[in-house]
Amino acid sequence: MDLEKQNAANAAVKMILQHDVVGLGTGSTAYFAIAAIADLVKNGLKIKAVATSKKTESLAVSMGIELLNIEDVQYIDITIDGADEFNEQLQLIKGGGGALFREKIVASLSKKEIIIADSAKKVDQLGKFKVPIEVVPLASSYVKEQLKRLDGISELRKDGDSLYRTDNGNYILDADFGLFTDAAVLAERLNQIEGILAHGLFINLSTMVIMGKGSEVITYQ
Ligand SMILES: O=C(CO)[C@H](O)[C@H](O)COP(=O)(O)O
Repeated sequence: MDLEKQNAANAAVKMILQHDVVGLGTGSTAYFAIAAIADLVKNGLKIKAVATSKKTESLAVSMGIELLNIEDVQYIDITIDGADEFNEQLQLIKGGGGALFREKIVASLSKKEIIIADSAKKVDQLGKFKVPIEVVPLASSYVKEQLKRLDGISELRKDGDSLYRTDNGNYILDADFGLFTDAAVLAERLNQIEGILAHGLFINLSTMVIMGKGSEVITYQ
């Protein structure tokens, strides 16, 4: 799987142009892209980057990639990020690494949102991977109840013996809706629930998925 991730990452970084503002994703697949971008920077590529998490921020700095504050950025030319599941309509589940809110803002700012993935991430129907939902802590019981009304069984994500906290200090509810046929409808319903900062359904945000499969690379757009 690492070879598939690496191949997808290598194909994606070829799309970066000189002086681009580049969004850097979070996770083990995005890691390969960040490392490849750092190599290009060492060899003369001039870019500025925006990170999708504190973890990616530290990684980028340690690799010598210049970062911009997300609040100072009006647009991003290209973002390369991973996903937990994707389908051929380029709908995604993201947030396995807990960075979904910033990933969504970065994706929304991006002219090109390139998702890189190994072949295990491709599904016909989304929903085997539980949908991560970032909730403001005081709203977590309320949101859990609202999710039940949508046939979603959710659990607060743990970090050892404690509750997991996002970079924004919030909780994550991982919600099992079973396989769903209409991700856009579910995303719209989640958008209506007070207390949810962001959910991991990315609809109409990705412009291309590059998937490694064996030694091949397959592109969906
Ligand atoms: O959404 C994410 C982090 O919040 C990641 O992109 C997603 O979890 C995929 O991670 P990996 O590449 O490690 O499988």
